[in-house]
Amino acid sequence: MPTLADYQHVARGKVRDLYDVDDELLLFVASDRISAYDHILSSEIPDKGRVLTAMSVFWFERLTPNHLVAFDDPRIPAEVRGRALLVRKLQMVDVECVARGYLTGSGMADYQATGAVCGIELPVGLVEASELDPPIFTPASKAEIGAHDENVSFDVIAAKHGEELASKLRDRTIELYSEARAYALTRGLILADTKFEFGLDASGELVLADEVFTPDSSRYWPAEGYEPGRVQPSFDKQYVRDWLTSDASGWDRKSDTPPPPLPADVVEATRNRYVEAYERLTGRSFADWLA
Ligand SMILES: Nc1ncnc(-c2cnn(Cc3cccc(F)c3)c2)c1Cl
Repeated sequence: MPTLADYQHVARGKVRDLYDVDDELLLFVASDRISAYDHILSSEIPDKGRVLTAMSVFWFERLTPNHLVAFDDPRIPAEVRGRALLVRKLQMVDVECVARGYLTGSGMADYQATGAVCGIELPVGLVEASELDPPIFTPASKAEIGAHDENVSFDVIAAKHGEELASKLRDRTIELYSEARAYALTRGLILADTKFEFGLDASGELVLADEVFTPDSSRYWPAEGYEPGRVQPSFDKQYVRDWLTSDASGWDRKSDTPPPPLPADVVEATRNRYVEAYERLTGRSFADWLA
């Protein structure tokens, strides 16, 4: 059985890492790190990496073609088993493929400033968390470390990647999101938006890569209590956000100081929310994940 040290570390994200396994394969590792307010917190959430990996696997089983090769395999080091995926190497398309079914975050900000998002004119009178039906494709260009992705129009993507690939990215992004949004609603979860990354395989086919419909790549809201006109609570991160912005933390979000460590009860409650999201979504017990 190999250890992580046997594989070259080829990319580091805020809460995930990528290792080179061989000519064909990469190891996609989800950490227990959590970020909030653009800071990577010093406190980890036990099992977060395992829950999010189990969620990606649930969706990869349903949405093909994708890059997943294996999740329970002797080439996966024991230290990351359950929170690491063996994936096939693709020629990644350098576009953050975002689908939005609700207006929030940078989409809401762009709408308030211009009445549009990524060049898509929206109806007047929309409010925070308004539903967008049909959902919209709002691509972004990956930002440098520490900056936010920049929302760009479809035409910018078409100019860079060609009309045909841009249209495939848009159509596949909307199709996958629409299917997952409808399914999540039946489980009492609103999938407000999501970010995909795609790659091209040797035959030029578009393949779903990266993580899929995790609470790090998507906004999940509880369906109960949904009400447009106000910022909805994040299903998984709200306890962390509320504590960090409460007097109890002693932290000033506007300062550039790093957030303080989380109290044990906030860590525990957050772990429980990740497990609850997985179990509600999949109908499976998290205890059974790679038991
Ligand atoms: N199947 C693939 N083939 C080729 N490249 C990638 C690839 C490269 N970068 N990323 C983003 C990323 C994923 C995780 C941890 C990071 F640090 C960065 C994904 C993938 Cl998923």
